[in-house]
Amino acid sequence: MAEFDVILRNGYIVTEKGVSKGDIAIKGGKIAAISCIDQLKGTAADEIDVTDQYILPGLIDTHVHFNEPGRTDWEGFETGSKALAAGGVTTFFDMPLNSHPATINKDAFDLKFSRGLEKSLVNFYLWGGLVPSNINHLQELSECGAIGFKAFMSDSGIADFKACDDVHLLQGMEKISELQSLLAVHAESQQITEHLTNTLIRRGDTSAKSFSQSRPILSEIEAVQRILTYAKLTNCKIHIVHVTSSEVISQITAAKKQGVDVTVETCPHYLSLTTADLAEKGVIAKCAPPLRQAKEVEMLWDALRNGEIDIIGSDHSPSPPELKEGDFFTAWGGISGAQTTLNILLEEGYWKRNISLETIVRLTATNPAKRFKLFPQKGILDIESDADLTIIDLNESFVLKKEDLFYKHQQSPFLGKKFRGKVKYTLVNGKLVYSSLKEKIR
Ligand SMILES: NC(=O)NC(NC(N)=O)C(=O)[O-]
Ligand SMILES: [Zn+2]
Ligand SMILES: [Zn+2]
Repeated sequence: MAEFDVILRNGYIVTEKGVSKGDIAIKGGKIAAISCIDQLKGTAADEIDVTDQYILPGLIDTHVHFNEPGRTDWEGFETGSKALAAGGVTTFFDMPLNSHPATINKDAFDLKFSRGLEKSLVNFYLWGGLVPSNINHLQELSECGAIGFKAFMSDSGIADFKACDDVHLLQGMEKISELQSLLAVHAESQQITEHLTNTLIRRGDTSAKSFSQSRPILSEIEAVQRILTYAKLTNCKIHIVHVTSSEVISQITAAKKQGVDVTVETCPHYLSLTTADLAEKGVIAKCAPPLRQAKEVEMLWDALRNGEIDIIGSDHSPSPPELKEGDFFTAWGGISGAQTTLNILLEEGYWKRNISLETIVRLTATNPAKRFKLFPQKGILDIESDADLTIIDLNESFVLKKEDLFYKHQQSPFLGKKFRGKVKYTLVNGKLVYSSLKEKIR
């Protein structure tokens, strides 16, 4: 009988610390051996030759909305997780909203969790929600295994997931701190966005430019300053999601220096698309907070290069095409991006801006694993780590076509974009879940 289940032969093994040439053996869903100097001895039931290809820890996408149960016609665990597998993602954290019922108590958590277990091709964890009405359910959600909690400081766009006012934020943060959990925050100011939206709509301007003006960077700055203050007051660990601007990141860096336990996430679309793309591509590229100007995108890359960004999550938040129509104020806000995170980082980061593979691994796998207590089981390629990994060929390129997308709705603001670097295989717990050679999911 073969000693190992799988051996990956002759690849470049990438961790946040460096790249080395070698072989990886997998047994029982874990990495069983790594050999960098001599060829790994032993045999396996399956051997994959990955000469000249790069083996990365599978990505951990901390931010997706798969909307199941309740809005499975928008996405779903099956289609969403296939898209992730094809994009090299081996673990995701599903957001508590857009699914119905929203994940704000144990019953809703259990229902969603069982659906995920049945249908997801990759590993997953669930976020619990913090809404004004569920402070008494935070403990049970934490005991169910919620990876953390998510709250909105401005309207979420979904009626059954209410934004928190300041009093509820403070109450929730006190409880979450007591539970030693973490609060992820959608930090845009309700007051500023509501006021500007009303003013601009009254003027009858529903253009892309007007939508961008209704949600300025200042609105993020105000909300982030407030939540950082509350974090100091309550000692609650926080994670600021989908930040669009280096100015906001500077605020967070300053708070870190003062001892606030805060991390920051941005998304591939804020690193690759601009207000000009929003005007050109239309509501397919609408999201909140909105895309920013090209110079902001470059400053975001500078912040990333300086080590000021902790995590990159996709914030995949699709809807059926009929909701992605109409004007910039009424159309659904959310970008489909779960499948293309690594592609964007390779094309826009590695190739165009000289960002190392180590940095990409740190932002998409190691840091998420560390922040959410999954390290060293995940986020690294090491003996006894879970065999969650993805293998890429940097020399292959492709143009993204509709047919490539595994989403329920084959929509993406990146259609027609040329990407250098291709995911060849994705393994989850040692099992091959995606192979580009077969162009299908097992
Ligand atoms: N209801 C949503 O899915 N919202 C999401 N939508 C975006 N980002 O446009 C989000 O994370 O805020
Ligand atoms: Zn959000
Ligand atoms: Zn989101």
